[in-house]
Amino acid sequence: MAHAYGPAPTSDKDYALRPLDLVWEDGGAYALLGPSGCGKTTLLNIISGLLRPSRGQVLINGVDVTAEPPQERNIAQVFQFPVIYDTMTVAENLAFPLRNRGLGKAETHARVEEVAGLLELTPDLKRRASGLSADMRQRISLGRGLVRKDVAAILLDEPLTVIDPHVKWLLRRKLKQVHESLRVTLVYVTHDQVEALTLADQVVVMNGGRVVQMGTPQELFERPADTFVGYFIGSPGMNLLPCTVEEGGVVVEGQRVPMAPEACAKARAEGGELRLGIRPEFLRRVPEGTPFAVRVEVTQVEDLGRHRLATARLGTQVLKVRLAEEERLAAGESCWLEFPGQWTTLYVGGRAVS
Ligand SMILES: Nc1ncnc2c1ncn2[C@@H]1O[C@H](COP(=O)(O)OP(=O)(O)OP(=O)(O)O)[C@@H](O)[C@H]1O
Repeated sequence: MAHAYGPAPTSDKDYALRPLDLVWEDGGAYALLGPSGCGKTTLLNIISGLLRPSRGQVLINGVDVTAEPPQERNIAQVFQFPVIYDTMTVAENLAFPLRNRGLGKAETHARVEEVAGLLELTPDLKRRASGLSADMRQRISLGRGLVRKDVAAILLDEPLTVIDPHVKWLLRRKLKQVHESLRVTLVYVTHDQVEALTLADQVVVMNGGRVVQMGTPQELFERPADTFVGYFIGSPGMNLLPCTVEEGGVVVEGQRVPMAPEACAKARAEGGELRLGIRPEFLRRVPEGTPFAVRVEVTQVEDLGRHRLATARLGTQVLKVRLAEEERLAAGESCWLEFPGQWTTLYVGGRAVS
């Protein structure tokens, strides 16, 4: 499937969404994560049916729904700005999708009570919706998606943007609990990595209309398949050092770092810009003289509460290194670092080869 907004796309850049082929498992919690303009909303709107892809198909439970409008797709949507009926009570708002489908009174009542309980809306069920806080309105909006037993997925487009920062994390936790207890499929659009990594079991990282990697938060952290994932995820992101490949390893600023021979061979065969990637968390400080250790000059040490972050210079390049709280190291000193093979990745043209 792919999508171009213009009528006659000729090159890659004409596509808001480059060709992709993804499988979304029933009951999963997915986040679409990426910077502004990368195509997240376009992809979400294609899943919901608000937008028809210019190429390819959308299947839900094996049925081709490409031509079906949103109301025929058994999906619920939660937008950045909650759509709530102010003249109705909270309970009436929650019951609305069920009334629409002609569900009986007793069953409607039971579902509304259940969902209100999950979202901590029970004490407010009889209140009119006008004048409620943004986070309550968003909980109602989410509740309207959850009351229906037949929804195949709930699609959420940056639902926490208008929520106060101090209640954001509460709502995020609530959403996670709801997902764990109901196991309804969630597809959640965000540009915030913390939101994506805490909510989703699978994160779809997008950049420039492309899905660069889909994986668990752990996979994205430990095995970024692309340099974009390396620096976009993590705080700070991965160190990505220009390097060359020589017999038996990689060379950064004249210093040799061991690398699997297959990765080196692949890098040579593919050709392209080479980078050595390692996260600040995985660089290990070792005693002078340790084989393959690299000497760096520390230029800054920041105290970040539970740990410290050193900025160090390796020749002309700059590295970030996470230090344990008790590790003594100050600006102006030098130290020796090891690149553990397990956490060191070679990238060619932005893609991992090791
Ligand atoms: N209706 C449209 N017509 C033409 N181009 C569009 C339209 N909607 C989006 N685009 C373009 O498609 C690309 C992807 O946009 P999209 O809204 O999907 O990105 P996004 O990742 O959701 O960004 P944001 O977080 O800013 O909403 C952008 O380059 C955007 O300018």
